[in-house]
Amino acid sequence: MLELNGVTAGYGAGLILKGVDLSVASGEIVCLIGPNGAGKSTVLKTVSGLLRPKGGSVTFKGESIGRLSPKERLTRGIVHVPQDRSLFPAMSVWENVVMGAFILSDQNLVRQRVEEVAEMFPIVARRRSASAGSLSGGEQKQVELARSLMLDPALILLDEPSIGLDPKSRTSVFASIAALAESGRTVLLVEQNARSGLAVAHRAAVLEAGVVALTGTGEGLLNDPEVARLYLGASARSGVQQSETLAAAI
Ligand SMILES: Nc1ncnc2c1ncn2[C@@H]1O[C@H](COP(=O)(O)OP(=O)(O)OP(=O)(O)O)[C@@H](O)[C@H]1O
Repeated sequence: MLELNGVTAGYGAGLILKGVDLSVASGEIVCLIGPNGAGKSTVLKTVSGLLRPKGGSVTFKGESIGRLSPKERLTRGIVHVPQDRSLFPAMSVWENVVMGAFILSDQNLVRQRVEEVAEMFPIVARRRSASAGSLSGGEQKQVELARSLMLDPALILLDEPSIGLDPKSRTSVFASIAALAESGRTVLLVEQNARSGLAVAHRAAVLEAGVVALTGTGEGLLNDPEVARLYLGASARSGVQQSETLAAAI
């Protein structure tokens, strides 16, 4: 579905991405991990169009999209959920979710979508009239995820969805990410909480200094001693211990 080949990008004269190769197949959750400043968020920006690549190619469903605007990419089914809180705090939960369909003119379709989204994210109906700013961080993240579905996207780019959340909210967010994939979406996830990110991912990649240094299955990287040492804060486990790690991480 998504293919990055030799992508270079940066914010000024220098390059942050120095030739990123990455592929994401339809229906997959792919998690990008790596040290601070490696360029993980920058990869997402080159896919959603917030940043134009300087070189290489970004291909989505066979079409080269590297020069398209963010809106053009949105209409093709790519939605970006940024790291920072992005709800309009004074607006209601329901209004925030409806805002996710701002490019749709068919109001019947918008109503139908918001009802569907509220079924998947019950908080949208339960707290529909509450101002978004009055929700906890975890609840706001659920509403952001709900809003991201309003255009029925094929590919959801999630930038550190668990950042700043307590363990219970983190668990809910990762369960929602798994549910997104089960509902047929494709997810490219950036996650500092590498253990949980890898546990929920079908495949994963380690980004170091602007290049993909390692790829594998989520489970494979969770069990990789070097990844464990650098990113999981513990040694790799095996056998029964590994299964326990996966269960605990989710
Ligand atoms: N808008 C910007 N203008 C200039 N430099 C930027 C901008 N955004 C990011 N950078 C720089 O690009 C580099 C990579 O940033 P990026 O956010 O992609 O890394 P990251 O791997 O997602 O890091 P983290 O895990 O800390 O979020 C950093 O050195 C950062 O300071």
